[in-house]
Amino acid sequence: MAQRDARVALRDYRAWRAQATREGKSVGFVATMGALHDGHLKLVRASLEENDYTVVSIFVNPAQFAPTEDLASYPRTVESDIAKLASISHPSGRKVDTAFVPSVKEMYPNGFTQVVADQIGAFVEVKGLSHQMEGGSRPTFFRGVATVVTKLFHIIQPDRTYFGQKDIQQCVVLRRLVSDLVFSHPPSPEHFRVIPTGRDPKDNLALSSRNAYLTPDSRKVAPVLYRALRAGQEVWEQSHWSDTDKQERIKKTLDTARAVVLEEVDRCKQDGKSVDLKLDYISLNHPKTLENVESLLADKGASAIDVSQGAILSGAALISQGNGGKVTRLIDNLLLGFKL
Ligand SMILES: Nc1ncnc2c1ncn2[C@@H]1O[C@H](COP(=O)(O)OP(=O)(O)OP(=O)(O)O)[C@@H](O)[C@H]1O
Ligand SMILES: CC(C)(CO)[C@@H](O)C(=O)[O-]
Ligand code: BAL
Repeated sequence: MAQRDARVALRDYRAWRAQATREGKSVGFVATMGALHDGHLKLVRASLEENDYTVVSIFVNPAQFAPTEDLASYPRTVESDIAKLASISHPSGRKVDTAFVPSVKEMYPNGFTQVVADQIGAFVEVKGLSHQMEGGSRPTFFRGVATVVTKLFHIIQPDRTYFGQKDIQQCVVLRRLVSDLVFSHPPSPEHFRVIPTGRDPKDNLALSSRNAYLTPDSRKVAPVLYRALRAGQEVWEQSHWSDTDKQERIKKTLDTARAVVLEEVDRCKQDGKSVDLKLDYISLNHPKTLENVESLLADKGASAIDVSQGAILSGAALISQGNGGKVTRLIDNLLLGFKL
């Protein structure tokens, strides 16, 4: 990787970035929490394709973890991450130039607590897009993400930035962030790239750093979330639906997807392997406003719903094995009738 030490300090990074600007070179940026897998590497390759320079950050951001979540045990594999980054090259010969691996002190110079009520200082919130879907179960998550990504964008000053569709709500929140806040050097919304979800080719499980928590038995169960979303998608895409069937189309799509997971929940209970699967949610949301289509239907009726712009079908499930076994949060989504 690069001619310089992969892990640059903040001050050195700023000097390097100023030089890139003077040379008129573009900088692509991939933000990660490390434990890199092929999904991350898709983002890195997309950046290498489009930019003169590529920067990857590795930072397990405490602000996006609730005190009850897995901050302490989140996989940290910096040495092998850096080796993976060094092994990738674009046909043009471009390679990752910089791995930015800051400390918590560098990112939160005035200290930090995970308890939101006790926090003092500057935090960034993206209202209206952060409380549903993942935000329903992780109410302070997007505040933590928006805060750290604001800091990272200020530091890295990317021309383009690459995020994964797997975390689709994160993409919608951050696109809105760069559109609403007038940074001196933002990646503009047009330069905010969303890369399709990388999956395990054998069963379509979305790649995720937290898949490292899965046991062999729970790994076999995990692809159920994708299968459920696909079953819902098939219903949504049936050719017979007309505009007057909106209510039934929404209900049947959600019921079908939920039933696939719930059947697997029952199967797990019966098969004696002590894999515990729980459905957190399966949700249909507007692609831009993220309004919950089912709630809108209940509150305002079918006439309030416009499916012409498509919908996001997303879900989350929790899976563990054995008493006290580590819980893995699985998330996934499919785009119904629109492209990002
Ligand atoms: N399977 C994937 N395909 C494409 N991009 C992905 C995939 N998984 C993660 N990413 C993207 O990589 C970036 C960094 O994600 P992160 O480091 O949190 O990895 P992760 O695998 O999502 O981890 P976690 O298990 O914490 O959810 C994000 O933009 C995320 O959407
Ligand atoms: C964007 C991000 C790196 C912020 O910590 C994280 O939420 C992630 O990896 O998706
Ligand atoms: N990719 C999302 C990071 C998180 O779950 O904290």
